[in-house]
Formats: sequence, C-alpha cells, structure tokens
Amino acid sequence: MTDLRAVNTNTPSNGRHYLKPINPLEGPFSTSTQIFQLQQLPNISFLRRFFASGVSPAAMSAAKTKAQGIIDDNAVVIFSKSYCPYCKATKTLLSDKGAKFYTIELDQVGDGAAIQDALEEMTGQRSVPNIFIAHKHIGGNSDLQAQKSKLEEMLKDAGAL
Ligand SMILES: N[C@@H](CCC(=O)N[C@@H](CS)C(=O)NCC(=O)O)C(=O)O
Repeated sequence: MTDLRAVNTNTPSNGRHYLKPINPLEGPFSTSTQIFQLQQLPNISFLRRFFASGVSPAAMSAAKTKAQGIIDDNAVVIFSKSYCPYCKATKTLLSDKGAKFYTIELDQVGDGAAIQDALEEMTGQRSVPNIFIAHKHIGGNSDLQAQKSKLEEMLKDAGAL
C-alpha cells in the first residue's frame, strides 16, 4: 500500500504541493543516505535466504543433517521428484543394472523443499535427480548416463551390486 504519511513535496508553477508516494523499499532518504545506512546494517544474508525460499535456518540445518545421514547410510542415493522424467531415467538405468538404491521423493515429503535447499548448498546442484554413489556426489541424470561404461564397476565398489 502506498504510504502518504511521510511526504516529499514539490512545488510546481501553480503553487500547489503534491504528495509524492513513498516507495517503502526506497524510504524518504536520498541515495547517499541509504547507502550510508545500509553499511550500518548487520549481515542479514540468512534472513534474505529465509524469506526467499521459506526455509528457516533451523529447518535448513535439520535438512542438511538428514540428507547427509541418508548419503552416509546408503551405497546409492537418488534425491528425486516423483514426476521428474530425468529421475525416472536414472531409476530405470540403475534397476536395469540390478543395483540396490535408496530414493527419496522430495515432492512427497514435508521437508522436501528444505532438503532441496540443503542439497544445493552441499553440492551446488539444485536440480533432481541428485545422485550419490559410494557417498560421493555424482551429479544429475546426464552425469550418470555419461558414466555408463564404468557404472557396473562403480556399483560393485559401492556394494550396490
Ligand atoms: N540435466 C539435468 C536435468 C534435471 C532437471 O531439469 N530436473 C528438473 C525436474 S524434471 C528440476 O530439477 N527442476 C527444478 C526443480 O524441480 O526444482 C539432469 O540430467 O539431471
């Protein structure tokens, strides 16, 4: 809503004063004042992240612990979404090889959004599938498909075959 309480006035030739709507993001200060004030603010990057993604720092921390636990406990992990065709291709490839793998569908669990954010921080990858073999980050479906020739050996070494 436009805030007309704090007003800037200008005086055009007819002598009337006009209210200039205050942009709540700008405030009634000059640019140099704003820059000065921004420099005085504490580091609020975690707040910005919270409001951008809706995931609180506490939920993010819990999600990281959960994701790392899944990676530690399983030879092959696919962080997936149930409707994702790339995830399906990954599961088909691993099933055809006869591998055991653990899948979590991030669109079907309550903390899925937090886990996706956590994985992005942990691996630099936001997309699904997000694949781990032998507790190491492999990447997405295209990365897995690119390693097809040595996949069997990787799966054996991981204990998934
Ligand atoms: N090149 C990627 C493509 C993966 C991709 O685009 N996945 C989609 C879902 S089908 C995704 O993660 N979209 C963003 C999201 O769901 O947040 C791969 O091979 O894994």
